Amino acid sequence: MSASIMCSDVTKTYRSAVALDQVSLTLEENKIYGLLGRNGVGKTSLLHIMSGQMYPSHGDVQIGGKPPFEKPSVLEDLCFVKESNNFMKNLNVKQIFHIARSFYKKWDQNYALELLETFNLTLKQKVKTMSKGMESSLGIIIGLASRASITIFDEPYIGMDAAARQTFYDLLIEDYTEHPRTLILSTHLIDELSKIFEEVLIMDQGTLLLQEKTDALRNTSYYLQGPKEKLSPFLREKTVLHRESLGSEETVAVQHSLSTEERQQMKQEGLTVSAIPIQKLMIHLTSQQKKGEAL
Ligand SMILES: Nc1ncnc2c1ncn2[C@@H]1O[C@H](COP(=O)(O)OP(=O)(O)OP(=O)(O)O)[C@@H](O)[C@H]1O
Repeated sequence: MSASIMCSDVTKTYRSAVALDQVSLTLEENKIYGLLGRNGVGKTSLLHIMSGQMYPSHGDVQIGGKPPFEKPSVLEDLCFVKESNNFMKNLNVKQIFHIARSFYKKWDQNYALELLETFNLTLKQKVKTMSKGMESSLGIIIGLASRASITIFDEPYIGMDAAARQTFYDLLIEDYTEHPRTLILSTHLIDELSKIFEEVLIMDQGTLLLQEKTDALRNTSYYLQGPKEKLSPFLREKTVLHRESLGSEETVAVQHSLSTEERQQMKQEGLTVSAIPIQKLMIHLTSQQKKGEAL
């Protein structure tokens, strides 16, 4: 199966509520995508639809050029780790591994056992005796050891402490390097994960606001800081996402590439230029956007 995903004009309505409004996108295989957006903007709905687990109300979805719905050949090579309730509470880890082994065609049992040790879990442990963080770790183990060509993590780390989350990120990169696959992570912990994403998708109110390579995003969005009157000429023809004043000083978030000359001119004027962290950029982008200097 080619692990590319295509959504064309995907709309999802729940009764009268529009959760997704004509979303079109293409995800190439063997890349790491970050799906970002505020609460309730449609991320989980989109992930369910693009993985063939839920039909859209309108629009078309294809995995590897074919509709994914109710196709065992797609499902056995696709792993979806949800925020919670991934497992029946009465099962123990051994039973869950057994099911995973029979379900996922690329399941790696030795790797799963290795990960179990890393996350301090045992085969005998029942899901109902696990803390939230332990259950999340188990979800992550299944996601990684499935080695599925498309692996989706939808906020998979609830209850995990910072150290355990870091272990997850390190393992993800390490295993992806050895076994490339299409990874999609929906997350609110953007700054923790932004280094990992090759491409970022930002959603707002049921629509896809932006899909961009993370490096390109970093090269086209900046904070400019300095005295208001000195900043002002540099803001013409640039998209201003946000501005904050402190006395005569101003910090302005702009979305625009900067030429070397422009950077030098800014430096001469005593202005500072710094990168906008992706999390901040998402917040600015999903707030009201304004264009040009007249703000
Ligand atoms: N089963 C459902 N029935 C009715 N409305 C739903 C259902 N599932 C989702 N919605 C609504 O659809 C919209 C999108 O929800 P969705 O869960 O896809 O967003 P999300 O971006 O994943 O949110 P979060 O970040 O909070 O998890 C929300 O307004 C939500 O209330």
